[in-house]
Amino acid sequence: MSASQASARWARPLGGALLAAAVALPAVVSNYVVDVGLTIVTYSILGLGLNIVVGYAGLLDLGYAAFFAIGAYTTALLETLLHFSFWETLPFSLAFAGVSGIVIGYPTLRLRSDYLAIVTLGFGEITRIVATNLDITGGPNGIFGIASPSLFGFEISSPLALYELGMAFLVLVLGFAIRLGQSRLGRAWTSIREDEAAAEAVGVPTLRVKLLAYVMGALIGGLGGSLFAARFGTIDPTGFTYLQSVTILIVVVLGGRGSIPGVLLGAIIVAGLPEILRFLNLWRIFAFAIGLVILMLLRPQGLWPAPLRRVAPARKGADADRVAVPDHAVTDEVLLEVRDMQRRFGGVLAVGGVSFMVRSGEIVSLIGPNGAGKTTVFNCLTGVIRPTGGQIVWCGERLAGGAPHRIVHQGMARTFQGIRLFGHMTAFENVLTGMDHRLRTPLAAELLALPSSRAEAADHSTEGLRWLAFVGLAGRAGERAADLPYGDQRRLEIARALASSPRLLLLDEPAAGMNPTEKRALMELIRRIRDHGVTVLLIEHDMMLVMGVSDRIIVMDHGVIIAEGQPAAIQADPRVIDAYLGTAGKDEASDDTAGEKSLWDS
Ligand SMILES: Nc1ncnc2c1ncn2[C@@H]1O[C@H](COP(=O)(O)OP(=O)(O)OP(=O)(O)O)[C@@H](O)[C@H]1O
Repeated sequence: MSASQASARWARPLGGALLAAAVALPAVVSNYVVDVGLTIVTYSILGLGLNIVVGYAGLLDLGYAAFFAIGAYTTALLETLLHFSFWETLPFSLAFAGVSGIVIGYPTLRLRSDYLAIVTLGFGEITRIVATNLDITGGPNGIFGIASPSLFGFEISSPLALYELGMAFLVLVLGFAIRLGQSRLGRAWTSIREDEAAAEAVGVPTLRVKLLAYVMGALIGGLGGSLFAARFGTIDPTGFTYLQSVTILIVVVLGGRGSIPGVLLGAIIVAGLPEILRFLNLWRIFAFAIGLVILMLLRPQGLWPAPLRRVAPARKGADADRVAVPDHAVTDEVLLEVRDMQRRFGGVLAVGGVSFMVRSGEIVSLIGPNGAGKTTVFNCLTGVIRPTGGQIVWCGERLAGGAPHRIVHQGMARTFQGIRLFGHMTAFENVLTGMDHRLRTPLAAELLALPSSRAEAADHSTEGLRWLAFVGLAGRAGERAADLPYGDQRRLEIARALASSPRLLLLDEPAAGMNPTEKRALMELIRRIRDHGVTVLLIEHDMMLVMGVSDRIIVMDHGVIIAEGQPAAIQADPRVIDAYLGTAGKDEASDDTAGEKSLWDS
């Protein structure tokens, strides 16, 4: 059993026991310890919020304290100026923090890691500077006289009462964060963290999903801010500096990104260790910093790393036969029509006016020497890049382009030339990620574990296992994708693409790196995929496979189509032999027949 599996097994009982002990803590300790406990609780809440952004979705946010500030100032202003009660301010804190998350996140989440880190750092600093300079926020002096919350006439102002309020908030946030992590959204976040382009290619709307991570994190940050304002009764901008954002980030990274028990442990250390080190007086913070460095050197993955996402078993008693893998009726319609497609990269004309059709139920191969432009055609078809000219007609309608996930939702899925699996997710979860956009129950129903959502999830699981069985991987559902042998990884990538229920599957060099036995199995799989109603467009260099499975072959060279026809005709076409063997200019009589033979046998 791996360390991460062991940690997953122990997380629940240990977490429950620790939580119960934490709730009971004030009964046995002094007010001072309770006060430190409340600081730990606040950092736990903030750490859980930032963990959604940094841990789950893998986005580096250096300005998280801004949401903490927005929550705190909203509560403080509404209480002191408009005499709202603490509870009445909470929806506003959440709303303002959430809206700020959308406003900042929407333009910035298109940026990649280091740029995003700089922009979020700027946002954090701007928020603090605005709070320092506005009159309404009290400038550098901040806001005083924030009333304590009260509940059923009882004032929550003693350390004990505030601590229990904080614990109640923490339990809520914990439940929310755990459910989010286990949901389809959690799976989508993990897929983005692993490989954003691959996530798009299996139907994950990456921008929206990243924005949701940012907004969920912002909501929790806002809640933490309100609690902070209620606790101290006074706030000022020094509580929301860049250092605060970094401290919350340390909670997450030290504990283990994406790990809920890790975040709680991180909060205990970050907020508790400086108190334990008080006897060192002036050297306390120095010793704390050294301690952090040592801990990170010893456990770079965090003190309690996130466990591997586990396979959810199908619902007990679910009728596996009732849930079939979806198939499509084969008609004689033209599924895909490419008209004069062009794509230029600077001075390179990678695709220079390509036109072809693919009919429903066909297996069509796109072949050609290296650099002919085949993958560029795939990338244009699947929305990874935009063609610089021409039209793509899909199921009779012009494909207007758009993000790759939209094209997947319209029924065109792909695999990649270099395998792009979500390596740290199980084989089963890789397949589920390809299916998630087909779920009909709303996310809220899944978070609340409503029966409708649970029934759909059970069918979803069964279908996922069936897709794995379809490619011969049913027995490896629970294995980490990165640990699978090479041939199995290729087949898993095909299963993940099939799981999105495409009408057309684009396979980019699926036989690359396979041994002859695996290639024969792949040929059989491609035929079964077609028999299942899925049309196949294949890029492949292995001519034995191409000639064995294709109904039709399109040959490209230097960005244009040089031949098109059935395998036998292509094998005899001198233009194709010339493109591959470079026999142009030679006397026909001296054609290298041995070279031709090895070309088609390879
Ligand atoms: N992003 C890019 N930027 C610049 N040039 C590119 C880019 N992508 C492809 N090209 C160029 O376009 C041409 C076609 O490349 P493409 O990858 O489509 O060929 P291919 O037929 O798929 O080759 P292979 O069989 O080796 O994969 C090549 O000259 C390549 O260098």
